Amino acid sequence: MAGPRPVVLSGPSGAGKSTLMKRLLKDYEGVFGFSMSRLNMLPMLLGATLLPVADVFSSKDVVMSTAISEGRKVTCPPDYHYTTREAMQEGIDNGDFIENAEFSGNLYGTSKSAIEDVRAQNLICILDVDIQGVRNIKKTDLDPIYISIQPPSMEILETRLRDRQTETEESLQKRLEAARQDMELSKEPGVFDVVIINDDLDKAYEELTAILIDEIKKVQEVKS
Ligand SMILES: Nc1ncnc2c1ncn2[C@@H]1O[C@H](COP(=O)(O)OP(=O)(O)OP(=O)(O)O)[C@@H](O)[C@H]1O
Repeated sequence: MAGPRPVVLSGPSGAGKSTLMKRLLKDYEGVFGFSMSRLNMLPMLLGATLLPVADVFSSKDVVMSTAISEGRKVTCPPDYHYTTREAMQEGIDNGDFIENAEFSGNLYGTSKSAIEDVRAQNLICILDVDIQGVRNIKKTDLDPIYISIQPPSMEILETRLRDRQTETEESLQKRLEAARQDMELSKEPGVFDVVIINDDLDKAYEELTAILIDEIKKVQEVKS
């Protein structure tokens, strides 16, 4: 398939995936598209009865669009695709989604075709997925580069998560338990192409860009 290979970024919550991604998007504008597979933008859609099929949008300027749901105006990320619940459920049953979740009565998910669309637009699609997402992607022919971002230790991960001040004690403990499992799984041979230990941020970023540089160049060459 033409276009740059997608990139899977996986690893425990707090390992630094978003921090590294933000830097990539800033340094290489117009090169990456990414999937909001962690459903970060969900609150914006909570009022909607519309059902996104695919939650992929590009790193180019994001212009929010609006839709009318039950007589109310709701703000939507622009590149969400919407469908009926029945059609979406059928897609999930057919294995067309690499991730899906139900939240407040709405179904959300990332479809394989949406990832292929990003690739067809000459953008590197970044997929921020958990280990289950990694396993699902392995069953497809999407052929991404699999990268695991890991913290230097559980102690440092806990400190970073506490300092980020985004967690309750309960959610923190859940994330730490999931992190223990993730750290073990990342060591399994053949799961990831590369495991980056995010100790020094600059060094981790250097390692990440070194892995991605061939795909970045591909995008830039087509553009020029
Ligand atoms: N190398 C580093 N050194 C020190 N702090 C770091 C480093 N990398 C990231 N951090 C900090 O650790 C915290 C967690 O990072 P970040 O939010 O990027 O993690 P994440 O993997 O995206 O987590 P989640 O999956 O929950 O979104 C942030 O406050 C970030 O600023």
